[in-house]
Amino acid sequence: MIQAERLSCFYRDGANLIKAVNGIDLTIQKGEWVVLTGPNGSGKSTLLRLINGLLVPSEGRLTVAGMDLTNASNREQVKLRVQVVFQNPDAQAIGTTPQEDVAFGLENRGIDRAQMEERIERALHQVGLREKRSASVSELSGGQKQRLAIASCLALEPDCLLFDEATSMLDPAGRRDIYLLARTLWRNGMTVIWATQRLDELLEADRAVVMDAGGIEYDGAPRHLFYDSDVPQRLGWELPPVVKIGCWLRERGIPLPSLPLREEEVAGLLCGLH
Ligand SMILES: Nc1ncnc2c1ncn2[C@@H]1O[C@H](COP(=O)(O)OP(=O)(O)OP(=O)(O)O)[C@@H](O)[C@H]1O
Repeated sequence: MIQAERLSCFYRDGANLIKAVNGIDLTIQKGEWVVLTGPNGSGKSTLLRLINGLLVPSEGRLTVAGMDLTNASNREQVKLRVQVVFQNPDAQAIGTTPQEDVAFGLENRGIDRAQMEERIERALHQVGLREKRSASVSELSGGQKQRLAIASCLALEPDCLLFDEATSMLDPAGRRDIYLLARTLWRNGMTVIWATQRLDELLEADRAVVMDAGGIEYDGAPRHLFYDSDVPQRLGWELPPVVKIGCWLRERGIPLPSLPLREEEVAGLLCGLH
């Protein structure tokens, strides 16, 4: 569904050319859950903004659902089909109430009144905010504001959601809540790119894409990333505790059916060791 070939995006800063995304190849299939990570400034946000048509490729090719994003009218269509949830819960709401906020995006797209009502109702229900539809946005918690941002995206009926470190400003409960909501949307058929700095969120994914300095350093299974590649060391990652335990067991030659990524796998191993 998303295909990048030798894709680049450059920013000009005075005399400097910043190669924010530099010649990457990437294919993401419809219905995938892909975790995107990498250090600050590695190009994650730029890549997401390219994929949803907010930025124009400087070089290379990018297609979304077969539409070439170097073409301006295709970018307008893709902006509807691919929606982004940004980092800051306070910077995304425009309306004073949740229903007004969701309505705003629909009005902008010329959706008629009857359909609008239906979509607002459905989107707020999907994120569990139906009871809050007339509340003041300023009274919502950070997590509820992110739910509202998701509802505004869902009302536009996208088939792909991009989360750009969407939980980094939330408390642990809010973070987990939004993460689980995103997982539910994905299980129901949404294509999701989940950009995060949290390594524990990589452990639950089937596919991890790691960016560094505008390039893709790794694209594949998290198990291989943590146990068999030199990426964690090169990027100076503190390994998640589960992986440290796996490494420790492996170094001591303890036979393992598979190297653990989740707590329950470690628990299973410990039971097997008795
Ligand atoms: N509008 C801009 N103008 C000039 N340079 C920019 C602009 N936006 C981003 N950059 C630069 O492009 C590079 C990639 O930035 P980008 O925000 O895509 O990375 P990121 O991985 O999302 O970082 P972070 O994790 O900090 O959000 C960085 O060097 C950044 O300073």
